[in-house]
Amino acid sequence: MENDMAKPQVFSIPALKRLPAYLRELKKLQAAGRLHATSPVLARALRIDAISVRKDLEMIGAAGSPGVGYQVEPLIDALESFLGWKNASEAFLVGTGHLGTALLGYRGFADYGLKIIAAFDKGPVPKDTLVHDVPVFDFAEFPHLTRRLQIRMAILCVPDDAAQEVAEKMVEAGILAIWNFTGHTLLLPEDIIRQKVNLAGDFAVLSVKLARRLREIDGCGEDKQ
Ligand SMILES: NC(=O)c1ccc[n+]([C@@H]2O[C@H](COP(=O)([O-])OP(=O)(O)OC[C@H]3O[C@@H](n4cnc5c(N)ncnc54)[C@H](O)[C@@H]3O)[C@@H](O)[C@H]2O)c1
Repeated sequence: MENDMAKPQVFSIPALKRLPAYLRELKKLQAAGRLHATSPVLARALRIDAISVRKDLEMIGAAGSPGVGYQVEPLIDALESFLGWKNASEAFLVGTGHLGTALLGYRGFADYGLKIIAAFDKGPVPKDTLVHDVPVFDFAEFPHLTRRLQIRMAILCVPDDAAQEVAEKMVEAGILAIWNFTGHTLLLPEDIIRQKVNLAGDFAVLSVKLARRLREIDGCGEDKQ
């Protein structure tokens, strides 16, 4: 007989991506003194339908009461626990150029429970360098600081041609999850968790949609003439 416990749980990626938006909305409601949130209210805020809201929240084990909805505070708690954002995830960032510097200055990561505690760049890095109050070290320091501070997550912001080599060194140092902002697709052992930010890909989708929309508008214009 199959052992259900051994089956990995499968989550919907779009649903996972919506969870931060629920959290943001619930925190707004909490700040406004609201104790409950119904699925239609959350659905309106997220521009989705109420059935999807119920399904998404079921995924994290939350159930609302008929007519009353979800209790705001326990739901925030459940979302933060599910996302692992209750205790800040400490991360290192590598590559303090344009993008890395911008990320280091982004205060919003604190809301995701992400704390970038140090950054690295290729040496030599002058002693006591700070970028947005985050200390910056020579990348040669990365392995021993990763081990000493038991950091498991790293943010990769080096140029594309350095990405593979830097990522391999991250893995050797004990990093288990890499948030890859470079355009390079990393070749790493299967068990290394990686998430690629694809600004170029997202922009391609936007551009193609805009081009289609403009063709539709032009088409309408022609019909009217
Ligand atoms: N994900 C996206 O959609 C997106 C969008 C914009 C930029 N990017 C990517 O982000 C990356 C960084 O872009 P940028 O504009 O900040 O570049 P940048 O040149 O301004 O910064 C790169 C930094 O990495 C450092 N670096 C280079 N080699 C290194 C190494 N071996 N070890 C440690 N540090 C090293 C450099 O000294 C520099 O400070 C690039 O890969 C770029 O393609 C991605």
